[in-house]
Amino acid sequence: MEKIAFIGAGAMAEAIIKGWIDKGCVAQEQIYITNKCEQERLEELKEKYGVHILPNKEMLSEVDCIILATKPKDAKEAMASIAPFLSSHTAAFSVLAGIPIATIRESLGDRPIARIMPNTSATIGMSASGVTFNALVDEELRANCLKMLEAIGTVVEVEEEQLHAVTAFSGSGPAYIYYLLEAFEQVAEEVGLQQDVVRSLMVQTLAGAAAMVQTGNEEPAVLRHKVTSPGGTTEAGIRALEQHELAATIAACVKSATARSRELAKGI
Ligand SMILES: NC(=O)C1=CN([C@@H]2O[C@H](COP(=O)(O)OP(=O)(O)OC[C@H]3O[C@@H](n4cnc5c(N)ncnc54)[C@H](OP(=O)(O)O)[C@@H]3O)[C@@H](O)[C@H]2O)C=CC1
Ligand SMILES: O=C(O)[C@@H]1CCC=N1
Repeated sequence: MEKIAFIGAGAMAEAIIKGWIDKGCVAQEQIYITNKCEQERLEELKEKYGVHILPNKEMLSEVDCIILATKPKDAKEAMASIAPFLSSHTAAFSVLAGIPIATIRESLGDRPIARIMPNTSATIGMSASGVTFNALVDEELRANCLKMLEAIGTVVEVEEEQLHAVTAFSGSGPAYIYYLLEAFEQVAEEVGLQQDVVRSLMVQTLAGAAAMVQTGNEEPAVLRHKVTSPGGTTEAGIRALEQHELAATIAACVKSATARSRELAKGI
C-alpha cells in the first residue's frame, strides 16, 4: 500500500498515525491528511509527524486506501465530497462507530471496505481493535490490513454485527478505565493519601492485574479469590461493590454503549 489518506484528522486519526509511524509500519511520506476546515490542525499534524496535507481532492485518485475518520454524523457529507475522486480500486477503511458497510458502499460505490474499531491506545501500540471486511477485500488486502492493525496493538476479526459490542467494550473501553482511575483519585484524600500517590499505585495495580490475566494461567475469578482473605480488607471492599451493584452497572454501561452504536447507524 503506497498512499493512505485520512478523511478526518482528529483524535483517532492521530492515534493511528502516531502508532504506525513509531512502529515503522507505515512511513510518514505515505500518509495524507484532510479535514473539514481546521487548517491549523492539519499543520499541527504535519509538523508533529511529517505527514502530507492532502493538496486537493483530485489527488485522492492516486491513493490506495482512504481511512474514514470523521465523527459518524459528518460521515455522509464527507463521503459525498470525496466519492467522485476515488478510483475504483481504492480501498475504504472506516473507523466510524456504528456506520455499516452497506452505508459506506451506498456513498462510495462497490470497492473493498474494512470496518475497523480501534481505540486511542493505538498511540502507544496498545490498541485492542476489531475488524470486519466486505467480500471485495481479497486475501492480500486482508493480510495487509491485519498487519497494519497488529502494528497498533491486538486485533480480532468479527462479524459486522458484533462490531457494535466491540465498540462498546474496547472502542470506548479506555474511557471507562480512565473514569475508574479518576474515581480512585477522587477518594484518595478521604482515606489519607495524596492523589498522585494513588495514581501511581493504581496505574501499576491495573497494569499488574492485566498482565496476570494476560499470562492465561488463571481465571480472573481465581486470581480474585487469591487476593481475598476471609474476613479481610478485600472482602469488605468487594462487599461494598456488590452492595452498590457494580456488575449490574457495568452491564448497563456496555449495553447502553452497544445500543448507541446501533443508533449511530440510523442517525447518519
Ligand atoms: N476517539 C476515539 O476514542 C475513537 C473514535 N472512533 C471513531 O473515530 C471517528 C473519529 O473520532 P475522533 O477522532 O474522536 O473525532 P474528532 O472530532 O477528534 O475528529 C473528527 C475529524 O473529522 C473531520 N471532519 C468533519 N467533517 C468532515 C468532512 N466533511 N470532511 C473531512 N473531514 C471532516 C474534522 O475536521 P474539522 O476539525 O475541520 O471539522 C476532524 O478532523 C469517529 O467516527 C469515532 O466513532 C473509533 C474508535 C475510538
Ligand atoms: O464515543 C464514541 O462514539 C467513539 C467510538 C468509540 C470511542 N469513541
